[in-house]
Amino acid sequence: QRTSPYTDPGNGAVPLSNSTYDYIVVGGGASGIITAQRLVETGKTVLLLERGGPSYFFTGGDLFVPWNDTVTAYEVPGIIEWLSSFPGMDGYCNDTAQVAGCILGGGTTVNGMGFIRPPSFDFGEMWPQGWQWTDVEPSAARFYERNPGTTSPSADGKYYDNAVWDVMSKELSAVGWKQVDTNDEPDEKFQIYSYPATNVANGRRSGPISTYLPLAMGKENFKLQLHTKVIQAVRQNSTITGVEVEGQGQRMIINVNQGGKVILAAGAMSSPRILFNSGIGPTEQIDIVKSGTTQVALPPENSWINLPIGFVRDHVMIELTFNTPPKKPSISSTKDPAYSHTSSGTLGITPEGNTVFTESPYLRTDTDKEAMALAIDEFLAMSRRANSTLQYNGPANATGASIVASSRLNPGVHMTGTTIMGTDDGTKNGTSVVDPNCKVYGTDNSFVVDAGMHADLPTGNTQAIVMVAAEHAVQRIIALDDGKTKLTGGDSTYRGYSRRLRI
Ligand SMILES: Cc1cc2nc3c(=O)[nH]c(=O)nc-3n(C[C@H](O)[C@H](O)[C@H](O)COP(=O)(O)OP(=O)(O)OC[C@H]3O[C@@H](n4cnc5c(N)ncnc54)[C@H](O)[C@@H]3O)c2cc1C
Repeated sequence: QRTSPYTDPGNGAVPLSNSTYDYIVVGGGASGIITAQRLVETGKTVLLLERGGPSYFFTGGDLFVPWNDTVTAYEVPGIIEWLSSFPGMDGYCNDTAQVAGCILGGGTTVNGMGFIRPPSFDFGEMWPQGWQWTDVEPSAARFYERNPGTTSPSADGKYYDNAVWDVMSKELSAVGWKQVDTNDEPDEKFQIYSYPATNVANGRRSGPISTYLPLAMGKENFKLQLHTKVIQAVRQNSTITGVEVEGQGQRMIINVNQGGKVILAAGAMSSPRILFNSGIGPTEQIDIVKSGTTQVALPPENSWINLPIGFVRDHVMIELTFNTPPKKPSISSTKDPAYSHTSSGTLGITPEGNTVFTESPYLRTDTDKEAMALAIDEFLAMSRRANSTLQYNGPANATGASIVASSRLNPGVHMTGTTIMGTDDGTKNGTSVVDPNCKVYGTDNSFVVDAGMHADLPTGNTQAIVMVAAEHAVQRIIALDDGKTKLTGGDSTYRGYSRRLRI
């Protein structure tokens, strides 16, 4: 046993693991699995720590469907509508500001499987140099080669339960919208419709568990440790020496080798907690940890790193229901027309260690409200045409603006930006938490590779862009170590205007 540099006050010494690693990746979700697998390819030793348990059958998951004991509920695409209430379900986090997956695969194990390839312009001016589409495109190609997604998910190529498509494709086409395949033409975004692209392969939920993890499993330089929650990065000033973990009620410290790196991939709702617990973030949040009940032993106050962690964006959805008389059932169409480009909120931590929205990110600005209202107006106009088969299930005189004003705002569950990337160093009064190599400002060797580091909210759902970005990020991190590829980023030409102005 050895004591941590700042031993838990109440608990005495925290035992030290005998094993050390070149890379410790925290979180076996969308980004973490891809990051870990690519690092394994370098031959260095990699530990992937996941707080949740196994999920898909081949990983040891046993949440079986009633009719088959080699298939889990997570893997059956048709179960998605009631997955959250599936008996025995424990795949969701219980301590995050917004719903997230806390199980091997993270969000990709519990999400709606919508797979929207990012258009080239999603890597636009908000992203720094090194992250423009021309830079990212090869990484995207590598990812799609393994994990393409599909607009034709059934094994026999047929479409089933197609009522919504049958009605809506006619309606949309009648008002001039164009049918495309969003998987083939991701840049087509204006007045288009597509068979829904999903992350399904061979009739089952796909994702990095099946497209990346098997390539690392069994390799001598790779270890996956489940049921292990990382509490904090242990550090001496700016150098991270390892991580403190909790598993089966016990805490332990696992160190990185000399020159090793800790990569946080715990998701936009959880990586901030690990950083707050490591004495990194706004002082106000670290103070909450200090006086809280989680028994986290913070580093000495004079080595706290003040960073603007907690900016957060998400899409917002307003549900519009249309009937299709004389036939029922009605069509319930959830609309996410607003890019939510200008709305943002803030994320913090409670004394009990839960992440919370200290300011809601949803539809905060007049610009976003107007964008949402305009999009709803377009749908209302479509349904009010003489030949339309749609009937809006609400007041006859409803307008986009009146619906926006009176509707419940549903989260997109596409949270990004809590550890946002940029060139304006947050320790020097800038707004960014990680640099273009995903390194946390003020530290030598801690990184964030997950939805939190995204410099912008994408135009579509997040999982595809999150995995494309993870592919890109890990190459940049590898380049820092092998010295072969010179991938620099972040020069002064980046037009990184202050995000603070947009809150
Ligand atoms: C219910 C739901 C529905 C969604 N639907 C869609 C959809 O249809 N289409 C789409 O594109 N996107 C969807 N998303 C969003 C998408 O899944 C996420 O954007 C994506 O998974 C984020 O990836 P990530 O790598 O940032 O984090 P995650 O995938 O969340 O992975 C984080 C991982 O870290 C682990 N972890 C957290 N804290 C710790 C810790 N302290 N120690 C160790 N491990 C830790 C978690 O258990 C998890 O496995 C949905 C998300 C949810 C939750």
